[in-house]
Amino acid sequence: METDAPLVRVEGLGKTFGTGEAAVPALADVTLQVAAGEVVGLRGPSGSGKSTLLNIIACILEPSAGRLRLGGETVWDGAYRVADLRRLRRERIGFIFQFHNLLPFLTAVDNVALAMTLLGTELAAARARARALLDYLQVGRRAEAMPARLSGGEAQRVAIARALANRPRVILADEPTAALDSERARVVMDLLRQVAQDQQAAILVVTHDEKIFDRFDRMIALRDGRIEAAG
Ligand SMILES: Nc1ncnc2c1ncn2[C@@H]1O[C@H](COP(=O)(O)OP(=O)(O)OP(=O)(O)O)[C@@H](O)[C@H]1O
Repeated sequence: METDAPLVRVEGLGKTFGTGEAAVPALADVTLQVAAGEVVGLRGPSGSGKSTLLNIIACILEPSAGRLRLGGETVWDGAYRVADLRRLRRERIGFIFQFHNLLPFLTAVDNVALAMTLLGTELAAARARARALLDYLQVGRRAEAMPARLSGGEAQRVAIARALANRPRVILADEPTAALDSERARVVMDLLRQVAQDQQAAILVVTHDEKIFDRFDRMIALRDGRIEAAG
């Protein structure tokens, strides 16, 4: 692995859903990269391929063409080149959804700890780190709360703590501020910027949310599955 390679690199990526008459092209010839410490926004009209691209980078969805490299390692070029995809996802990628997707029957701290125990961390150590992460995200005092008792902004910060649990270098977020008001959206974005700096992570955020456009180092726009403008 090259150590100075961008953490995310996508080359000539394509994705078509279905085949023959029913084929739906979703992405064509998408090339982009995100470096350590960078927070990049991905925008575009509905159906332009944003979620498809994010899911491909997260190794949740298989591409149809091109190449995906993470941290200099080829992950997909015609086929997956990684033996254990589930492990790669859990160890190297943090995913933040539009709605927090916390497990309703676990407390905030245990939602975060679970991500670590699934990878073999002992429960006490996982809980200790989960508490530290909740403090870092300024929701430490809500550690023992059940998700239903959290406000939207608190729940989203717990979800970010969960995404950070295993210290992933690549963090992907699909409209993380869509359910938040402007002030809370800015708090969440500022926390993500801090994470990018502190952990030297590469962060890619799908967003329609114009009130946070100024929080990105750069925006990439998609239209009809192609990159329209970068800058
Ligand atoms: N599982 C699927 N099967 C068939 N077509 C799909 C599937 N998922 C997405 N598509 C199509 O791929 C294209 C891109 O969809 P995608 O969800 O990536 O867009 P998006 O930019 O994220 O949209 P939105 O902003 O509405 O979430 C659309 O034409 C969509 O209908």
